[in-house]
Amino acid sequence: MVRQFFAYYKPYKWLFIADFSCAIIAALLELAFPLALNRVIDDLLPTGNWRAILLACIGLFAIYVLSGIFHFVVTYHGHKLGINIESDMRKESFDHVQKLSFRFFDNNKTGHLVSRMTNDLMDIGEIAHHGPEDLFIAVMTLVGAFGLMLSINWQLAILTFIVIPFLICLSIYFSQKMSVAFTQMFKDIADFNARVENNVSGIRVVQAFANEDHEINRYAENNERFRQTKLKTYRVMAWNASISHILMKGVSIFVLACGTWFVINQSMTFGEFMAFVLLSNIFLSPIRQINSVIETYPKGVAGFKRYQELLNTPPDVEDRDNAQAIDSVEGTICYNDVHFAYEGNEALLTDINFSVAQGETIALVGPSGGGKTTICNLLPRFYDVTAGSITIDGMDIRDMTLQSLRQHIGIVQQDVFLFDGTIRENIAYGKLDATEEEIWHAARQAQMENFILEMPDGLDTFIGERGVKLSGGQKQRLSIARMFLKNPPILILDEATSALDMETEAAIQQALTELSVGRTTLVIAHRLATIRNADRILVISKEGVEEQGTHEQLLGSGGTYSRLHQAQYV
Ligand SMILES: Nc1ncnc2c1ncn2[C@@H]1O[C@H](COP(=O)(O)OP(=O)(O)OP(=O)(O)O)[C@@H](O)[C@H]1O
Repeated sequence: MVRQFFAYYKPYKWLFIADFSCAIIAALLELAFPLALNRVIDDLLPTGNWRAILLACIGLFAIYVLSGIFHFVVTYHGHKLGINIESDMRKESFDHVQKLSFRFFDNNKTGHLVSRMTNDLMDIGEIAHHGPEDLFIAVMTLVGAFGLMLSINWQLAILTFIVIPFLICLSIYFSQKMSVAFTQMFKDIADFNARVENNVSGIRVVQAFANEDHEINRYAENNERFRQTKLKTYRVMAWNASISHILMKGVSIFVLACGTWFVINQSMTFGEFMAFVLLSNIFLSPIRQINSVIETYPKGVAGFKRYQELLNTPPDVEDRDNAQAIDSVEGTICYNDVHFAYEGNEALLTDINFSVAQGETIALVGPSGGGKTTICNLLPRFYDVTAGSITIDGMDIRDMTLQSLRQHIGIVQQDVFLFDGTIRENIAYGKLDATEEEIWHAARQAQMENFILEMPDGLDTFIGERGVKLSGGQKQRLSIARMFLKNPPILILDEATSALDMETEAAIQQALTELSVGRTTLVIAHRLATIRNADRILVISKEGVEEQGTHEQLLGSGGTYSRLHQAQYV
């Protein structure tokens, strides 16, 4: 873990060296004051030379101005180093999440992921800045101050040192306890975020069912759990603070008692005693410092561990080493003995065999839950087949790069997802560099030109989160426009027109039919009327492809399709 953490310093090597060097110099300058005080009291004070004392004070002040400059570099540039590393980690986790497959998102809650990518890394910058620096300076200060204390009075120095191992063990013990407590706290925050995210995005359902009280109770449970975890964390912190406080004050009083005894017995001068008191303070400062950041350190470590867990989750759908980027495809699709099972479930698809010629429109029909959507999801490799293969133009889709494969496939899903933004941004999602004219053209093809013209801000109208300000039909038209703009050679239409009124549906069907010309199209439809004109209809059931043929052929055969047809229209 430490090695992985330090790898993030590499791009900022020079910043780290500058920060580290300044921190060391500033720490060394701290040791100057007790030594100067010793000399002033023991050498200059008895001479009564006030001018010399004043000069010594001016010299000391100059040293402190210099030390202040070093402190500035450490505070600003050290934090800059921490922020840069934190920002790199955030970017890396976001980039990684983009590559994770559907299976990962099936099993992880949105709120948990948001929490991992935001909250968990909150203290990492502080650790990146203070971690190595504090550790090194703490050791250096301990050794430096102890050396000077030894040179003043070795007996007292050794007696003072005895308490240090106790304090260090105490810090390590409590730090570990805190790390466990913070890991639990991060989990609780993630649960908390998931609950809030779920509630806010489902608030319309909550209110429609008048289940506000139920939600309030569930939230209260999370809230109480979080409160208890926090209390436990602060209890550990309080124990640590209180025991270390007693031990450190004990050391100071011990130095006071023994030091004055040495002074009275004249084995130590008053100046040496004063210097010793100040040095013993500096000697204890690393422990005090560790205590003051004891919240940040274990929090950062716990956050980094969770961050690593996320980063070490491999995407289960990836490019093969020798995958090729395909510039263009014709669109011949072949499913060869395809088997598929969702994680931990029994096989959903077995021995799926069919092919679609370039430009052909095939429709998948069958009972609900039969696997029609799953079959289509295998084509852009949202999931990988468990056995068998799928080819496009004779090439296994796993031999193509994911990006080039998906560039050639356009999908209009049942459950339209629109981004919070404007109509323009959402249409242009199909082609990020689309011109104004191209956007309007796509909007016209999807029959939404008039609707956009009626909106106060036209294309720049904000549609709200997930397009909440649009009707179901408008949302679907927008998602269809997005696909017109993408203009791929292969189309997957999953109940693409189910939310439209009869008139608009007819118009859209017409547009989609035109779009399908020369493109390979897979249509999933429940209303058989929309797929009457498909070149071929495949009936999908648990047994695989049960029947296939044109509408007329299947009706005539008196099988499952004709039964489905009868159920819908008779
Ligand atoms: N992500 C998933 N993880 C686990 N099981 C899933 C997942 N998605 C779908 N399933 C299951 O797989 C089966 C097939 O689902 P699929 O959506 O492919 O069927 P479908 O034929 O398109 O259904 P419908 O006509 O109702 O849309 C269902 O039993 C469903 O519960």
